[in-house]
Amino acid sequence: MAGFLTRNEVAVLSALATHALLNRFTLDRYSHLVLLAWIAAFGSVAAGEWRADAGFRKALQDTAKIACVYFVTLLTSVMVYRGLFHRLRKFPGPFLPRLSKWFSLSYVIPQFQYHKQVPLLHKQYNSDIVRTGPRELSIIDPAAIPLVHGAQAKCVKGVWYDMFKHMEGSSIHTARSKDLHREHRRVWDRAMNETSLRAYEPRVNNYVRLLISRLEEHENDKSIRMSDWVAFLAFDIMGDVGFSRSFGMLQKGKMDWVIDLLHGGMSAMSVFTHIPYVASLLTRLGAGGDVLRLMEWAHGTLDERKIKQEKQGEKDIVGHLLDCDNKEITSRRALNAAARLLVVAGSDTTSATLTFIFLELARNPHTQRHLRSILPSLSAKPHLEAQDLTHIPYLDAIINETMRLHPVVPSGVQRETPPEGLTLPNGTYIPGHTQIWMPIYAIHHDARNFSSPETFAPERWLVNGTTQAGVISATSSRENSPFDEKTVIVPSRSFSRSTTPSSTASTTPDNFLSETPPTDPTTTPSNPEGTTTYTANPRAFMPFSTGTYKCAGWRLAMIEMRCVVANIVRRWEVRFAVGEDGSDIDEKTQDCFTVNPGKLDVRLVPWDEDE
Ligand code: HEM
Repeated sequence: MAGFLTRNEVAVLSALATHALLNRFTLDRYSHLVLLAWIAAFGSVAAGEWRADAGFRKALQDTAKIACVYFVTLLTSVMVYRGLFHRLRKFPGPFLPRLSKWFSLSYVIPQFQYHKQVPLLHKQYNSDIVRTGPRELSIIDPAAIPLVHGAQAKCVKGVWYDMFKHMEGSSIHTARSKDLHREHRRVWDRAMNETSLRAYEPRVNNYVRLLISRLEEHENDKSIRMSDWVAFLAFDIMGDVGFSRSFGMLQKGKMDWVIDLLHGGMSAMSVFTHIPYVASLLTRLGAGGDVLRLMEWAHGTLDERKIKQEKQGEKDIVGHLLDCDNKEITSRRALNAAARLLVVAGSDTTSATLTFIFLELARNPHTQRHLRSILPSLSAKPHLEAQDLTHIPYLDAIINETMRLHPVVPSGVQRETPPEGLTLPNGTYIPGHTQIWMPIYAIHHDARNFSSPETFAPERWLVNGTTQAGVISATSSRENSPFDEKTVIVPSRSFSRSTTPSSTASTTPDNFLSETPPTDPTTTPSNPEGTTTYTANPRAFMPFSTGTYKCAGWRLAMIEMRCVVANIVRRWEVRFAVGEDGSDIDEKTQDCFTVNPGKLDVRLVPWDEDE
């Protein structure tokens, strides 16, 4: 009996020691080692029992009892600590997720729309900071953005980025060390600077031309799956600009198998985002065959690319990476990760945003008509090229407003506070090693940042009351927006409309944290004529993220999107196909880190010459 108790005591003490260890070190990347340690420990206990006369069955029973004591103690200790004594205990939030991120899955499954749940949590707890996991906070106060994301911020990328590191090494996207990221970024900045972009532009122009001619062939179709066509375009461009290899999808009118493979695993990301150590463990145990097939594909593509002679003066993105002399960046694994990043980060994001743009245009015919009226006529220039479209504020306003309503990384990106913690401008102290998400969708849909946040109102991005005077643009080279603190946005009167919103796209309530109208100096109240003006706080706008880790490809994305939207809207009015009203996208867009927007079917109706 005394021996049995002793074993129990040892089990209890070991459990407490394990908890202390798990608390002290971030072991997400090493979940397989924790599992192995358990197997080895309990295997040894069973072997010891067996050798000490018990017989096989008894040895198993005794080991199971000890394991029970160990795991019950460990779980109890973890739960009590997380629930009552954790360094984040003072922050409000739902009870169960503070015990384990597994409980967050109830907000994810079955709809995979976590981004729409987060604003509701902030509203429910009436707080800009909500604890959404044991060591995780969601923060929607834009004043915190510079401290969490800004160029001088001390936060680093969070544990989320380690999920697949054992398989692929570090790309610019998954490099958590600031030094390594800086090295990656130097190369990417070269690959995406003005000179490089000018070299890519003819390729973009050619693919947009091809898209238009393929759509002309379908002009009389009653239904065109626009979400597919813009995906074909985005992937073809990225194949060419990335590694001088088109996927040929616009020609074939069909998704390449690689893209199908890529999309196949997307829903899983909605889940693993919350429990990254499980993804790490499962892929080490041999799951994730799709990732391995993708890696094989990337190896093949890169080998082809290396053999191919670069055409003079026409460098692609991988060419820039190959030219770099840092072995960590040019290693086979790192290049492989970069090749897959190019396809995911460069294509899926752009194609999803284009899908959302055409959704909003179909909902807002007056926006299309106005855009068409300010673009050069078809007879003046049959095809508008990238350089024709750099100064059309209303076009950028449409793109911005779409990215505001439908950010393609809707739950934001994870950052970890420095060991000494972080004090927010409002004085709130966030302890060290806290995982922070600043949810982009929630911030973009907060009435304190954007008046009538559910309304599609491109005019909120226009300054000085005219569409031509300039636009608040995501394309600024400034860290977060082109505006300084004192900029006052004066939306155009000519675009003011009746107070009934024309598009209410989401289930998120307007003004979800506060019923009081915004008082920020960047906002303007309703005007006396009974029409509403729409306002924006540009500091809260971050569809491309911001700061050190801001999207490296945002300029390229803007070039692509401007070209596609302008050339389509000049030719056709985009209308919903019969049976389509956009609700499929509202209801089924999945938050899989990047979004999976589902399908959009439209009709392309040539404009009446007189219109
Ligand atoms: C509408 C289109 C796009 C949107 C909304 C978008 C958005 C984003 C966001 C939010 C991030 C931050 C991710 C994170 O920190 O985890 C990011 C990073 C990145 N994006 Fe984009 N992106 C777009 C297009 C592109 C394109 C065309 C490329 C070209 C290859 C690209 C390449 C990258 C890269 C390399 C990073 C990692 C940057 C770093 O960590 O320093 N993106 N993007």
